[in-house]
Amino acid sequence: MDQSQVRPSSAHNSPYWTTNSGAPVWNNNSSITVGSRGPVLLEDYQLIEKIAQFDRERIPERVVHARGASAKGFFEVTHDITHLSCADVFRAPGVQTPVIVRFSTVIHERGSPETLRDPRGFAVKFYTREGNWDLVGNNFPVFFVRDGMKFPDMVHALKPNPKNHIQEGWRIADFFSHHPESMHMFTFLMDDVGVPANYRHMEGFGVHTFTLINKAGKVHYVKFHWQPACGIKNLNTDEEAIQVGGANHSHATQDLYDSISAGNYPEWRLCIQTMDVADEHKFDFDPLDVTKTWPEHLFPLQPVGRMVLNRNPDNFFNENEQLAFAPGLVVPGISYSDDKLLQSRIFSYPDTQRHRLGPNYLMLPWNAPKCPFHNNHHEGFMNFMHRDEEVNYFPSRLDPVRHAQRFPENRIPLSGPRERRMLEKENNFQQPGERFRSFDPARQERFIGRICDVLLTDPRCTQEIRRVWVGYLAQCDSGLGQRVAMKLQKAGAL
Ligand code: HEM
Repeated sequence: MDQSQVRPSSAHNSPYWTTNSGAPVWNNNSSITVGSRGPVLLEDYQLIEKIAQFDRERIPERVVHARGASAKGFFEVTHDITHLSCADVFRAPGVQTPVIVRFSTVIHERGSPETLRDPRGFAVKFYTREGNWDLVGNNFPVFFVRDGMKFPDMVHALKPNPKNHIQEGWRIADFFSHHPESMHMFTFLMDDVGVPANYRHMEGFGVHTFTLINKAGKVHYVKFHWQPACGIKNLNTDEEAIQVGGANHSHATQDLYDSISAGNYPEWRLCIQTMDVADEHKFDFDPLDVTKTWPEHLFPLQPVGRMVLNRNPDNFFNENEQLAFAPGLVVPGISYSDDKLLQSRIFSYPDTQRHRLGPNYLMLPWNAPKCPFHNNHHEGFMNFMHRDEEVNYFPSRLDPVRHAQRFPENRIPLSGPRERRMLEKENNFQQPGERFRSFDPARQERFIGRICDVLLTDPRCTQEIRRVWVGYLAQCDSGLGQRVAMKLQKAGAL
């Protein structure tokens, strides 16, 4: 056997205990002591190695989306979209591609309850024949802010107070009182969908506008939607959430694991909305604005495929903690748009992953591509790749590796002066107003109750902050503004 090809794996376990270097361990119960009562000798390599390894078991948790559950399965194309994209993953109906998926909550720690009001992450890694494509989305179709400059402050406001480590509504109300663009996202977060029943019964969205590029180089804007085959279910009331979370703070992880174990495989339909780039200025919203949805009567959902999750992780650490998703990972035929928030994300994920997992994080088995790959980016901490090339530079007359075949790219010309400014068409209130009016009366009442709870939690949520919020909500829908104002007045808070 060529030892250089043996990857550490349970498949090669010895039938007896050893140290990490393979030396046999004949006693895994007692440390080496002077006599039977101690002290312990520092020369007990086996004891020191065991404790030192344990001391380092935890890696930094994700700075956001720390708590998650993962599963494996496949994506299958059901409808031909080769006229829109030359991506190999979409090459023909019937084609299947392996995937790994990680669902998550966003704000709280790795061990936090899965019943908290929070967006849910919906990250899918497609192991395509042309490299990995990561669609790193959420369960809501829009986002709070539209500029990456705002993201760290936004997360600080949503995370626990740095003084007492408690999430506090006044800090959230204060930060977002400066951001009317977040109202649409709040009509999701403070709606029933703000606490999904579990991960199987929720939608997913790519959220941003991406681009699809066909063989001829034609570019379309695209939005991605995942629709659960088993329908959408939420924990509509606080009481339900408290009951479910109180009984099991990992209920969503357990639900996913148990249903896959029982052969009840969760399935989602992938749909797209597409827009001709030539039409991008024709609407009263900017299609690159991540706080907007595209109306489905103008941009109908087109089915593309289905995703089935039929395998649980074998090891949570390898297939969840060490997973690294990144919106920058695209493949020929699928690309970015100029959405400013997306552009910041392209930098952020690999940057945090180099910090969280080390510079060779893409070599970890579940992050590495399943297709052949090669370049001269090498060495670094924890590099376990066997390489035997002598030419590690480019170009070379001795190395047969050549450029890949050129593929169509987004060649839409760019122009404009350097600027730091907002999108011109902000239109912050129309879509949240329409969404609020689409709720039935009981759902509207629950929504208003949750907004008031945030605005009433603490005296540090000042009259000024409350007035700004009421002003924003009234611009979404005058009745909504009035009803919130009345509740606040009744509580003596306005
Ligand atoms: C500029 C805006 C954003 C920045 C800077 C940002 C940054 C981050 C960072 C640093 C992580 C941790 C990644 C890791 O440790 O592996 C993360 C995770 C994640 N983000 Fe974002 N994010 C942004 C916006 C968004 C948006 C708009 C979405 C939804 C479309 C989103 C969805 C996710 C998901 C699903 C994860 C978890 C991925 C996983 O399961 O490992 N993020 N984000």
